[in-house]
Amino acid sequence: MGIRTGDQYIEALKSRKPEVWLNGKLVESIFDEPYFQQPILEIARLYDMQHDPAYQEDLTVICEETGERMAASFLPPRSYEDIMKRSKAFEVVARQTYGLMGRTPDFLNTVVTSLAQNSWFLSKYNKDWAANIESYYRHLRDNDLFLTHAIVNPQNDRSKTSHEQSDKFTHLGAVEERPEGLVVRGAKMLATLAALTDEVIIYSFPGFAPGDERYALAFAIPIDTKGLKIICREPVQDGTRSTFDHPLASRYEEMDALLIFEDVVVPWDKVFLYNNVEAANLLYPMTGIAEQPAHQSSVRGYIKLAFAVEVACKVADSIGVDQYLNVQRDLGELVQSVEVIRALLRTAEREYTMTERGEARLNPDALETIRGMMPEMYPRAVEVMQTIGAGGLLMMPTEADFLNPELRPSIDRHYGGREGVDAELRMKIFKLAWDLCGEAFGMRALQYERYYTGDPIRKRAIFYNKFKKQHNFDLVNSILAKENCLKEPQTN
Ligand SMILES: Cc1cc2nc3c(=O)[nH]c(=O)nc-3n(C[C@H](O)[C@H](O)[C@H](O)COP(=O)(O)OP(=O)(O)OC[C@H]3O[C@@H](n4cnc5c(N)ncnc54)[C@H](O)[C@@H]3O)c2cc1C
Ligand SMILES: Nc1c(O)cccc1C(=O)O
Repeated sequence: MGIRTGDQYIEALKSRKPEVWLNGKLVESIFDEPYFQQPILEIARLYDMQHDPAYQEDLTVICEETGERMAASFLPPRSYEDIMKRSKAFEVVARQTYGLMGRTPDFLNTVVTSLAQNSWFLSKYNKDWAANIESYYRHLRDNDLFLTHAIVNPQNDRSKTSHEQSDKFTHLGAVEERPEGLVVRGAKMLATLAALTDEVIIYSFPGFAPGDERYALAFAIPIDTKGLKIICREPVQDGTRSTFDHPLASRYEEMDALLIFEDVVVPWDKVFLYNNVEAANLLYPMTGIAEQPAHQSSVRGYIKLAFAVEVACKVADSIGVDQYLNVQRDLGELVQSVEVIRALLRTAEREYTMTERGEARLNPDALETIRGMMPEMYPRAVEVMQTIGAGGLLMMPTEADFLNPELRPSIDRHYGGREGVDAELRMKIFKLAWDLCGEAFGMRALQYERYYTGDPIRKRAIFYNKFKKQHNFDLVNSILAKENCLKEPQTN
């Protein structure tokens, strides 16, 4: 099939009935559910853009194997040109959603591409696993499917490993082997956009201990597979909120969910790893699933930060406070944070290396520095927005007030900004800012930057420990090696 259209994506959604729970109710039709409507249309638009002559060259490439167009995120990177082709495609997608949707289809396309490109790793343990991931990659690519993923165990008792939890199947694990497939039971988090996807892939961040064999798993299944329960978090919008009042929350809600597997049968040809703690722990460091998705998330994060910083600047400018030195200092800091991320991104791309097997892999240290800095830089942008907007963020009337002819003259008189900024523009800017820095939508977007890549504290500690192990401290050693003349003690 090659690239899908938005309609084809929606038709596929309509043809399925996954077990999705929202606000205590089983969702009857995903497409007709008001909470999901706008995000579905946003995703559909991304599929349509692949066919739009204005975007097609940026978003797609011709597949060497099939001769058909495919999303550029399926291109296995083998050169700097491939890296930059993918980078451009990630950026075009990110710009459409202002970087606020982190798990657009391109994200998991990169995960499966990197796993398939590095199937040699799986074949060291089991040739079937390698063949399975390769054919899954083709299935995903050729049908242009939309995936979600869940790679973290729920926070039940973090002081214990999976096999030490009080219930053997609190965390997702294998129950039994049957001729038709592997039976799995338990929960996994945090599947963003799960309800709107075609399929789900399961694997894990490293951290398995001996005894965790049944939890050391990787597989994929259609999202409507029998026994898979999807429990959504509380929504941040209800599909009826005005786009004037909530320009972002009304459009870009990425519903997160817990996945509970109740004796789900995974066909053997969709099992990529099983019953092997060593392989599960090495999957992440050995296969490029750290770097390829991080490329997408770095580009997307750069756009999101740049957007938040533009909003903060507009808030300051609209009420004339950016003439003050303290405000200029804070905004200057934010603009510099965008430059830092842009510079790191370009460094990661330019300083790529070729693996022995021909994958062009971005500089992991630059990527990890982006992942380390964003959890500080993005919340800082939100904080600056809160402090510059101050009380004004909390006094904005609603669209209904604005449209009421009786109120309109008062609104026009009292809600305007500096000269040249009328009440409507000022309200629009402040409502944009409030969605980012006050609303539940904005807090979720902030929490995403803090945690989407794992716990930032432990990740930074791992980064330091790797640095210490690999760095030879030439500079310090060279001065330590210099002959130092100790001063003779003074004698009288
Ligand atoms: C909005 C959002 C969307 C997400 N989307 C997805 C998704 O689509 N798919 C997916 O798989 N995941 C997703 N994630 C989940 C993400 O991978 C996890 O949130 C992340 O890995 C952090 O794990 P945790 O939330 O379980 O926190 P925890 O690991 O439980 O950490 C909680 C706190 O305890 C501390 N802590 C816990 N364990 C230790 C320890 N051993 N040593 C020291 N300190 C410790 C941490 O420092 C932290 O402060 C998403 C997360 C968010 C916030
Ligand atoms: N956060 C990630 C994810 O959810 C899947 C794959 C990779 C990552 C990552 O940040 O490395």
